[in-house]
Amino acid sequence: MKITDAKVFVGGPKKNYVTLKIITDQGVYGLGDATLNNRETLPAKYLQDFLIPNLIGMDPRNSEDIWQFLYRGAYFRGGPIAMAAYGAIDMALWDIKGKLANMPLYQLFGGKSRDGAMVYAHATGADLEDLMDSIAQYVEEGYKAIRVQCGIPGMPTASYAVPEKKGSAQNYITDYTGIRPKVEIWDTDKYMRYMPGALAEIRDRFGPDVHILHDVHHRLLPREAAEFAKAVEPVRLFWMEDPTPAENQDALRLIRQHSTTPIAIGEVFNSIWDCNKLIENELIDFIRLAATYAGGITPLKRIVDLAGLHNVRTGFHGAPSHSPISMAAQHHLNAWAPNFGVQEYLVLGTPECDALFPSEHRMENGMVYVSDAPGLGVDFDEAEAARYTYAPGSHPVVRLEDGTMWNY
Ligand SMILES: O=C(O)[C@@H](O)[C@H](O)[C@H](O)CO
Ligand SMILES: [Mg+2]
Repeated sequence: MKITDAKVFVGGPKKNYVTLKIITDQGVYGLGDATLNNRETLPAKYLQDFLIPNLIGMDPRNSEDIWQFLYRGAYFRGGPIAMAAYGAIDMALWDIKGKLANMPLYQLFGGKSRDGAMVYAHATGADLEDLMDSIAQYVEEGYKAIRVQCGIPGMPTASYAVPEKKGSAQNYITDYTGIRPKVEIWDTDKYMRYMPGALAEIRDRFGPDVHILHDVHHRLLPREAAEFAKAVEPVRLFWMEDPTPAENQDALRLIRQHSTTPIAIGEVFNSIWDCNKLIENELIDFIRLAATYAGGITPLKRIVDLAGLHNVRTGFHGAPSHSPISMAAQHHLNAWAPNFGVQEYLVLGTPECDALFPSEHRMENGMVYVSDAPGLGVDFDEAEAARYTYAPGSHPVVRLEDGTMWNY
């Protein structure tokens, strides 16, 4: 069996999804997602110019050897652009394997450990009152876990991923359009004074059962993060996410020494080498890589297995930048993983997205139910894809009030 061709598409409804289609001499094809949010053309170019010409003629069933060839064979290893490109190839090869076996991928991993996988929604608000309304809506829709973010009184602009205007919270997505990033202003002192109390009010209002998550988005220094984690212990958060930028892994040890608040990290990690020590030293509680940025199913499954040895549960990234293809890869891992925790979920459900990526995966009452179709269980409509073109975007940047650059 041989790979005869592969094609890359860039575009989609409100997102520049990078979709790889690998074609074989036996009529079976596989799909992969290489979407690197706001830098989408880079993995696409790497695929087109270097990787696809190498794939032609290879046996697609040897997904392990192909992954090793890509990763080790690059000489300059890893990084988000390369790993997203390898991720798309690896997903597509698993898709082909599943179709050849006539089994959904979760069966190849070891079958189902659960029927539905819990997801979390994003509730946001220009202020706390606005956020409360947004949470109430998600609770009503049946979500069991909700990430909560709100504007901070006195903060010069809306803080991370929070709408400026009241009432625009539902389905709010940060505006990334344009090459030049928008600038947000951050004030740690105001955040530290306000947010723990706001989280306590949310717990009081919604009771003990709803899982409350909060994303600090790399904004705090290690000592501040430890203080925050300690202060919110009575709230019993499901997790505190990205408390500090994880280049400094010792920060996670400092936080652990001071608090029992569960810590989630990893949405910007690319490999097992970014998190193996955090996992082995049991400094974190949830690992958040994505099937794209982690380089596909092959390496992500290894991370999940390592995490399982150390009581670290999964909480895969699921921002709207992930196409239904990588989300499907994660749905299959989530159905199988004995150490599944939760799945971030924002992407599916629009008619345009469903038309471009038809599938039987479904979300109901805050749970995802994985499709039983062979392989990934997602298709790609090339005629639909022709409607979309690439539009550049950029993550916002953050500055302190005096202009100093900070961490987004
Ligand atoms: O946890 C999340 O979903 C966010 O941190 C997003 O991934 C971030 O804004 C980049 O798009
Ligand atoms: Mg995050």
